[in-house]
Amino acid sequence: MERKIEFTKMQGLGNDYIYVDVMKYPLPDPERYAVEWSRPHTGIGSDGLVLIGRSDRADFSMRIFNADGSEAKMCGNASRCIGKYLYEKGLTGKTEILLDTLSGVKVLHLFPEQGVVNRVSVDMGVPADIHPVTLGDGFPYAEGIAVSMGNPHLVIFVDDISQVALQDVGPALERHPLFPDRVNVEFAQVIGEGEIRMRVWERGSGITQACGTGACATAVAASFAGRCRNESDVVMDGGVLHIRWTGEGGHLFMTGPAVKVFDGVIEIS
Ligand SMILES: N[C@@H](CCC[C@H](N)C(=O)O)C(=O)O
Repeated sequence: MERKIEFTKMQGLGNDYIYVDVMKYPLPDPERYAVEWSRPHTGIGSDGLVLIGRSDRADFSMRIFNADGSEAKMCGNASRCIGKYLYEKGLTGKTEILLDTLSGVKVLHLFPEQGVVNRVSVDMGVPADIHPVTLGDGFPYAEGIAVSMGNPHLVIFVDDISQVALQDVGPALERHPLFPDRVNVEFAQVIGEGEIRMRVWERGSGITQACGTGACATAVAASFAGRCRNESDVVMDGGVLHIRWTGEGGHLFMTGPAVKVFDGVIEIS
């Protein structure tokens, strides 16, 4: 039997996902739909699929699936878009929303103007597992810094980011043996005090225009390596996120835009 599913496509700095309210439209087998719907020519086209649901410990919940169907524990750009979605669709009137994720409950701070939310700040929790890594033979870069933002990141600082062949090096680094669950890879160049240029190869989705947790990990790695202080603008292909970290063992706040692309309906059988 065919069923119609309403969805909304949203993007945060060009990192685009398909959002489904599973309180209204339960979606069995989301891994399969993440793959099918993310395809650019035969699907809707996106970096993945995001499910918005109920939670017994927060206001709402988020599940995030990459374009290859793998499930991640956290997504920075999607968390901001969910804030906009919930508020503008009238699912909440709150401007501080608790969002349950596989990496814990995050707090979204919305800044509505005349009923529209264009900007959201998220308390991303406490960055963890920050340590330098040696990449070893067979990799064109000698070292990086690992950071967990709930999901795993490998940040590699370079002198000239325009020289990084992301498409070529991304796939091998994503599957580096140091990261058995694979890893999101960020290349970063500090371009001034508090300003970092970053490009990302996302685990499960490949090159994306921006990665929220990746921007957070980059800012943390820059601070850890003494390259920046604790507050930075991370400039990605799709735009800029402002990151403020309260320091080692402390919370990190990510602020940036959330944009609706369109609403749609898709049939599943
Ligand atoms: N784009 C996201 C992160 C999505 C999940 C990631 N690819 C993973 O597998 O961990 C963000 O904005 O944080």
